[in-house]
This record gives sequence, C-alpha cells and structure tokens, in this order.
Amino acid sequence: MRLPVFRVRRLSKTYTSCEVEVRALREVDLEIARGEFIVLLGASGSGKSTLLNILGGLDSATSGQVLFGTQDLSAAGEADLTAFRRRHVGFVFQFYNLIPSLTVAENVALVTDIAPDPMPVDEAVGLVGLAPRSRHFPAQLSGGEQQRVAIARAIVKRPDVLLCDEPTGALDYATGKLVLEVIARINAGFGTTTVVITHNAAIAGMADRVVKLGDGRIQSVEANAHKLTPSELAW
Ligand SMILES: Nc1ncnc2c1ncn2[C@@H]1O[C@H](COP(=O)(O)OP(=O)(O)OP(=O)(O)O)[C@@H](O)[C@H]1O
Repeated sequence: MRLPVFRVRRLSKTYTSCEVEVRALREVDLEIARGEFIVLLGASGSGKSTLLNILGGLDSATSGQVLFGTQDLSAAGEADLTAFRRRHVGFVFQFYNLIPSLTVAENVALVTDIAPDPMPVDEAVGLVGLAPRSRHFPAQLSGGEQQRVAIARAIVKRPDVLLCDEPTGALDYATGKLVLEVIARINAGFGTTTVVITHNAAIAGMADRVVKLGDGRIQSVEANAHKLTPSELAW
C-alpha cells in the first residue's frame, strides 16, 4: 500500500449566499495515495470542483478534516494555504488562463519566481512537447497546445499533486487525447499524484481509481484492474 498523500475525513462544505444554503459536500471520506491517478466523475453540481478546490487549498471546508501528509489543511490559515499551493500543487483548468502578451516560455516562467525548486522552463516546455513553439504567443497555438502550456506551467514547479478540472472539456477528441497523454506521462514519470475531474466517463479507464460523487457524497470508489493508456480510450 502506497502512503496516503491526502486523508479526507467527514468533509462537508456548505455555501451560503443570498440566504440560500447549498450543501456541496456531505461528510466525504477519501484517501488518495502518493502517485495515484484518480478520476473524479459525477453529475453537474455533485461537488467535484468543490472537493478539488479544497484538496488544492483554494477553498476551505465548513467541517471535517483534510490532511496533506501530516499537514492539516483544514486548520491552516490563508498564508499557510498559499505556501501549500505554491510548494505542492499544480492546477489545470478547462480554460487555459494564459497571458496573451507573453510567449509560451514566459507564461511558464512566471510561476518559477514563486516556487522553491522549479525545473528549468525549457524542460517543462519540452515535457509537454512544445519546445519548438516556446517563443510563440498563445494566439498562435491551438486549444490543445495552449492546454499543454497550462500543464507545463502547472508542473514546472515540480508539484507533488496535479489537480485538473475538466482539462479536456474544451478540446476535440484527438486533441483531448494528446492532453491526457501528457497528464499520464507526468503522473507516471514523476510520480505526481493526479486528480482529474471529467464528465467523460471513458477517461475513467486511465485511472488507478475512479471516484463517483453524487449530491455531495461519494457514491462509489472503484479500482481499475487494468489501466488503459489514453490511446486505448474511445468515446
Ligand atoms: N461559490 C459558491 N456559492 C454558492 N454555491 C456554490 C458555490 N460554488 C459551488 N456552489 C454550489 O455547490 C454545488 C457543487 O458545485 P461544484 O462546482 O462543486 O459541482 P461540480 O460537480 O464541479 O459541477 P460541474 O460538473 O457543473 O462543474 C452546486 O450546487 C453549486 O451550485
């Protein structure tokens, strides 16, 4: 059994706005092992992004506990959560959020200033297969290429954890597969614990474990006996 990197205990999150309470997570229990590849499935509004954001220190729980190793994120203040995110977490979102006036290399380099032990920018850009495009601007790249820049930016700081919220949601079939291949390569090559949110159930085939959320609760956790490579997935 690999060591748990995250231990989530009775995690609940209630949003209150305009006097309306929304219970986004209800007593979620989950352990994620170091190096594991988790795919998080569930209907819209089931709490996937809320869980991912709390794991990544972007949001905090209403009750319950989240341990990252021995660090209790649920008891951490803003400054500690900021340090946790900078040191340990890479995020990839559906939309790439690149700065249009900066080149590929410059977009990736931005992060290295605030990370304690970044890899060389060229290495990160090379890992996502974009070395020949490193002096191009985002507008000169396809959507899939821009998402690969976003992945390079997420991994350049050598994060322990890569959290991806719908990373292929805006991409076509072939391009989505290329992006999944990059994520799988980072997970396998660096042992980066990886959580991917998707609405595409076919992507579940590449996970070590598939976690299904429904109405803020974990409905099932299933291990894949045989993980598929992205090229073996079909949808
Ligand atoms: N900041 C917020 N304020 C109020 N309610 C929120 C907030 N963020 C999320 N919610 C609500 O919490 C619930 C869970 O949202 P969440 O974004 O985690 O779901 P999701 O499974 O990621 O959905 P989707 O697949 O549509 O992205 C939803 O009912 C949503 O409306």
